[in-house]
Amino acid sequence: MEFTVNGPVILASGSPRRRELLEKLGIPFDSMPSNVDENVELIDGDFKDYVQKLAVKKGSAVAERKQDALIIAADTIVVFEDAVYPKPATAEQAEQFLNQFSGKTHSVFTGVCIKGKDKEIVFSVETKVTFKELDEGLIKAYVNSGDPMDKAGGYGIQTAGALLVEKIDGDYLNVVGLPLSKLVEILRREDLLVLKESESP
Ligand SMILES: Cc1cn([C@H]2C[C@H](O)[C@@H](COP(=O)(O)OP(=O)(O)OP(=O)(O)O)O2)c(=O)[nH]c1=O
Repeated sequence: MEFTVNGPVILASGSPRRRELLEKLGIPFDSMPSNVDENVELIDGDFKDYVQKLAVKKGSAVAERKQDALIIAADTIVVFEDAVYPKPATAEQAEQFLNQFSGKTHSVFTGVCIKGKDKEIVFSVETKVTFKELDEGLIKAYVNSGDPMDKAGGYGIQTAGALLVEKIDGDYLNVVGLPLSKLVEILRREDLLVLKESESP
C-alpha cells in the first residue's frame, strides 16, 4: 500500500516511536519536537478531552513555527482508577506504578491533533490493557533496565514491557503512541492522504 500527500508534513514530536509508526505510511515528513509544558486542566474526569488538549497544545506550538504544513501531534497517557499516570519521574515511581497496575486493567488514551491550512481535527482513541499478576522480581528487573522512564505509565508494550501484559482490548499502536489506523482513516476522509492505485498482480 502506498500513499501520497499534498505538501509538507510535520510530525510535531520528539518521540522515536511516533516517527517509526508514521514511517509505515511511506510518505515524506519531518519531525519537530513541540517542547511544550505538558500541563492542561483535567475537567470532570474527562480524559479524552485532557489528551486532546495536550495534542492541540503540541500541534499549535509547531504550527506557529511552520505555516503551510500538515501538522500531526499526539499525546499518550495512562489512566488507572480515575488518575493520570504520566512518565514516571523516578525509578521508584515507575516501580510504584507497575505495582498498582499488577493484575488490573488500565486505559491508554492517545489524543491526536491534525492541523491543516484551514482546518483542525482532533480525536482520541482508548485501548484497555490488562496486566498479569506481577512478581516483585520482574518489576524490579524491568525498572532497572531503564525502559520505563520515557514512557507514560512506566512501561513500553513494544519492548520488554510486553512481558507484563495479559491482554489488550483495542488498537495496539495506540498504546505505542499513535493510533495509526484511525489516523489514516481520518486523513483519507479529509482528502489529506490519498491511497495510490495499485496495479493488479
Ligand atoms: C504506554 C506506553 C507509552 N509509550 C510512550 C509513547 C509516548 O512516546 C510516551 C508518552 O509521552 P508523550 O508525552 O505522549 O510523548 P513524548 O513526550 O514521548 O513525545 P512528544 O511529546 O515529543 O510527541 O509514552 C510507549 O512507547 N509504549 C507504551 O506501551
